[in-house]
Amino acid sequence: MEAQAGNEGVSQVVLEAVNIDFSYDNGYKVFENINIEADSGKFVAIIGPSGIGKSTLLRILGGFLKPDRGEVRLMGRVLHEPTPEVALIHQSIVTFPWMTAEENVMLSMKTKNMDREKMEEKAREALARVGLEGFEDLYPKEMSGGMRQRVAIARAFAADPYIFLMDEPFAHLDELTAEGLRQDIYNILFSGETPLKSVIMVSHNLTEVLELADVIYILNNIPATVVGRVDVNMPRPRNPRNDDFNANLDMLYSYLTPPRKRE
Ligand SMILES: Nc1ncnc2c1ncn2[C@@H]1O[C@H](COP(=O)(O)OP(=O)(O)OP(=O)(O)O)[C@@H](O)[C@H]1O
Repeated sequence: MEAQAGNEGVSQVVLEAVNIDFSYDNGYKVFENINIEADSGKFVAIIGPSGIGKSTLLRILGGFLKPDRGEVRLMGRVLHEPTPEVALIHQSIVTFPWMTAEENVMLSMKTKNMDREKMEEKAREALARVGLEGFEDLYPKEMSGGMRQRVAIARAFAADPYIFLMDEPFAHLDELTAEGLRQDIYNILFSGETPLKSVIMVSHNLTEVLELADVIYILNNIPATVVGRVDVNMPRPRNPRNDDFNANLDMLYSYLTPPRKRE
């Protein structure tokens, strides 16, 4: 399916979870009736207490786990299996130490039947997009953690996905590096120069979530469901030191009570 250019301003659902129930094979029921929607142009965050099922939900949204009930739809089509149109970016920064930045990015195009020259060109483009122009030939050991995470993001971009699913993308970075990448990431993701339409991020860090998200879904209880949805309308860039920001932060904390087992 082609990206629909010229659709700005028209809200379009990119990825949605509809009435999802899910249990692991050991019988542990993680979700009951989860409904989540990621619209075009929106940065969506999912928060919830530790162990509530955030990573599990991302794996369901990516087609890696099959729900017991309900379905995931990508641009209106039911998603039955992983597809390059949905890119999952893990919290542990995955780069291969024996490959340069460019070769690491080219990995995501290997299945696309593209000639090597075209792959190299696309890889360089993707690296430039994340601020790594001129660093194409570096090996991971020659890069900082922030640079490696940028390589992982460039690799995801190079597959031309419609949506990124990011699992704690800043978790393994020191705070200064994370702050730098956070400040860049919204503009990188929504530059409008790629087919990328939306992002869903899982994070423990509520300040980070409020800095980035347009929409926040809160999961809680066992089995988990969506206990709240918050639309964040603060202008960008957002300043964690201002009063409005702190009022929103307090409201988010109030949702994160210890999970209760449902009847
Ligand atoms: N393969 C598995 N088999 C059985 N149970 C699992 C499996 N993977 C995860 N779980 C359980 O499912 C629940 C949800 O796990 P998940 O990792 O999705 O939570 P999370 O909200 O991402 O956690 P955290 O915030 O600590 O990263 C947890 O209780 C976990 O122990």
